[in-house]
Amino acid sequence: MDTADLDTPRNCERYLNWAHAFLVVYSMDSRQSFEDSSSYLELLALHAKETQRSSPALLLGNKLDMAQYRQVTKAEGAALAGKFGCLFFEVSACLDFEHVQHVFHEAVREARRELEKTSLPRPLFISEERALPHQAPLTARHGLASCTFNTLPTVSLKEMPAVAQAKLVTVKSSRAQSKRKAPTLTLLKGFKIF
Ligand SMILES: Nc1nc2c(ncn2[C@@H]2O[C@H](COP(=O)(O)OP(=O)(O)OP(=O)(O)O)[C@@H](O)[C@H]2O)c(=O)[nH]1
Repeated sequence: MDTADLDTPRNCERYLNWAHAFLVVYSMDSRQSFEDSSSYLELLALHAKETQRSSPALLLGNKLDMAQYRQVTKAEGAALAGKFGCLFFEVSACLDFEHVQHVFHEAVREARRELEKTSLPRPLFISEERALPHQAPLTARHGLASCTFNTLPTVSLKEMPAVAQAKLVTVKSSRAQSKRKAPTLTLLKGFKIF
């Protein structure tokens, strides 16, 4: 959200609905910017309450290289972050690239955690592993009235791995299975390959 010279939030609707995470940044050498950052955190909290959809926010005290001119203590930053339940970091955007990078990684992790919490059940994919003998037929278990798998005589459904652990899913046809060295990859329409 580029607030470009706005001290208080205005016309933020589209950002609020679009973003998966927010970095709220103040200058530690400016009490005014610290107070402004508080009103942005209020706005995010209000939006989350109204929409029942919360996106993580991280509070950053910037200009750590100017710490000798600080007007906001680290404890005050941490307390504000604690009030809104967000992570807090003090950084120097101009001097410490790695720390800033770490903060961005944290933001992505937080966004992923939030998405995983609220995500729908993950889609199923077809595995070539044999169904266990005691399992009911697929059609009965999943209500698939008429479904024919020509190349996979025994199939079972598995949950897709979460994106974080996802690996390439390969699907062999039964023909390829029988000729061990035959080409093995058969892509089925609608499959997601990570
Ligand atoms: N010393 C120091 N100066 C910084 C740091 N980060 C940004 N600045 C300076 O602070 C000033 C404002 O930086 P911007 O990135 O324009 O900040 P902004 O909040 O987006 O400002 P607006 O575009 O006016 O809203 C610039 O002069 C930057 O060079 C930092 O970590 N340390």
